[in-house]
Amino acid sequence: MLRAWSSADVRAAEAPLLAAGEPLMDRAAFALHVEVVRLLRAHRRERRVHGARVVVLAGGGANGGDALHAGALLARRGAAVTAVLAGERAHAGGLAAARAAGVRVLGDVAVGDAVVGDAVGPDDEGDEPGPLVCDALAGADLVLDGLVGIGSDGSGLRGLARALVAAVPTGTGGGHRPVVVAVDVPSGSGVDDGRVAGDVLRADVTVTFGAPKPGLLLPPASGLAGQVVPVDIGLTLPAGGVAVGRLEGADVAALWPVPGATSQKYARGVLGVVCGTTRYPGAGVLATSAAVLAGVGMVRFVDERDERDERDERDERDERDEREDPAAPPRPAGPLATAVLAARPEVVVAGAVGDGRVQAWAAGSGVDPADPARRRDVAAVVAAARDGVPAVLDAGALDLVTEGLGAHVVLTPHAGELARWLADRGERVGGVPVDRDAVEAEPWRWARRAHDLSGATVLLKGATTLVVGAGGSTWSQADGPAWLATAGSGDVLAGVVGALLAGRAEDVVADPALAARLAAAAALVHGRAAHHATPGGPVSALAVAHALPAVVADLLAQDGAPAVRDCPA
Ligand SMILES: NC(=O)C1=CN([C@@H]2O[C@H](COP(=O)(O)OP(=O)(O)OC[C@H]3O[C@@H](n4cnc5c(N)ncnc54)[C@H](O)[C@@H]3O)[C@@H](O)[C@H]2O)[C@@H](O)CC1
Ligand SMILES: Nc1ncnc2c1ncn2[C@@H]1O[C@H](COP(=O)(O)OP(=O)(O)O)[C@@H](O)[C@H]1O
Ligand SMILES: [K+]
Repeated sequence: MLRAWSSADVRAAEAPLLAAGEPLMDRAAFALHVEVVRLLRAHRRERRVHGARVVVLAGGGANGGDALHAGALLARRGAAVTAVLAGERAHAGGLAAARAAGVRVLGDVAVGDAVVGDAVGPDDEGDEPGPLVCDALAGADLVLDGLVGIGSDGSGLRGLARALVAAVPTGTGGGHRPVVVAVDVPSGSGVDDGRVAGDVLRADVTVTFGAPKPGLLLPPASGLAGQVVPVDIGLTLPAGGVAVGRLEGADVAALWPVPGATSQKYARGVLGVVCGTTRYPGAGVLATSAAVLAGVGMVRFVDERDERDERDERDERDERDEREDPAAPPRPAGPLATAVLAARPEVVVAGAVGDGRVQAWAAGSGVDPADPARRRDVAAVVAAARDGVPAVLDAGALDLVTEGLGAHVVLTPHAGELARWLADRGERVGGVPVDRDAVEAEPWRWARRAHDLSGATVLLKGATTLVVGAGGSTWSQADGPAWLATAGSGDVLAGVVGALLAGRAEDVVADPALAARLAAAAALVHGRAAHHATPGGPVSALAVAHALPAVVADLLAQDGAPAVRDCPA
């Protein structure tokens, strides 16, 4: 599991060690230079550090200090290192080490009484990098972004730092682009909230010290961090202080409900499904297929009834009442259930919500809010969820969700659906109703707001899927390829979440915070199933569902889990 702690927690953990004189910056810089060495060897044709051209962008704080010390170590290994000082001051120790190691220093920074280096910008040009800086960047094999770390307030880079970021070649049009390594965090990104205000240098790798910071896991900033390499510098972080987590394979294996020798299908969990309509049966097929293939004990699929069906049922019930005959004849499957059965013959069809017991519900995928009969079924599921039955509510169920649900209920909106839901409840930003752009700019903020308003666990879908559950516990999963953005893949995710809620229903009722971990686990498996179905290429939603058994089997095998174990529920 990857865990991110807030910058305040990291600073608090650093403080006693710094006071005791522990060489934290030396540890950070050494690990940073080791990662740079690895990258230079991997990316340079010459496969070595000697002769590599490295540019260190150094701000005036300790983040710049880390970068300068790492630059010094690289220079001592034969790299041609240029440091560009972007702050009004420079980290004295880092600068001294860099100069002693032969790093070329460019900057107008006063250190003590002295002005060091060359002018960054041409005279009177303010914050423009000068030709020496631009030449160094144009020829760089690798750029170290040490402009600002956890000292940033996330409101965007200022001054020369901003201009330097804009001057790094981006490789557009097939041109040269250096490898970019962010020091601790991509400079200027929202360290604690994942916001991105203004230009931030996109990193290939972020080497982060003590612990990952939340912004490395939270979109949109997480999309600029590249691969996150945490470095242990000896901090002891507070056990309960995790701000954001990311599940890995072993965590998911430990959460997955696995049948034991004495398990039977009912005890393993029955999932009731109210997804799809006669007009749009696909969502019914996909959600049901996913639940079955994710390993649920049984699916009870609620068929769609129109008003004529309901009239016939009423008449038939009245006739039975007159005859005092309690046994209802089995009703033939309608067109929707027929389509679902054709894909998944193992499904049991129910005539209505409440016909037969279930441990959890999945409802709303592929249900049109304008369809009155199907909406009644969805409303019945929402009522059951309100009464304490674990449920995943998707798409056409979301607008029936009001406040006062518990975290045992998982909502699965995408950004547009979440924006609509929030706007309908009067949520505004900058004086206007929350829209999709606002949610995409601050997804964590709005997912938390939806959790606060509804009480439910909120799984916000996207390239990175965020899950906010009981107590605001947050999970960030980025496991799927962009190919997963395909019609129907959300229906598959709803089926997987439903399967997990059904399989661990008793545990979820006892501890609703578990629902967020299960939802995050579902997102991981869903993403991996897309990779597995077509490595590197297009994937259909049904193919994602069909890949689920193999992905789950792989996870359980890697966990070293026994082939059979008792179901935790
Ligand atoms: N204290 C230590 O010994 C350690 C610190 N560490 C490093 O220290 C960093 C934190 O250092 P600091 O607290 O000095 O803060 P930073 O270095 O992150 O930021 C402060 C500097 O950035 C400038 N700055 C702030 N906002 C800016 C903006 N919007 N645009 C342009 N410049 C801006 C400030 O003027 C100041 O010069 C961590 O991120 C980490 O890299 C690590 O080396 C671990 C040990
Ligand atoms: N760029 C992306 N990269 C990876 N996964 C994505 C990306 N965009 C969307 N997804 C995932 O694809 C799924 C799309 O779901 P959704 O928007 O509900 O589609 P539909 O309604 O067609 O089923 C979600 O699981 C989401 O997290
Ligand atoms: K940085």
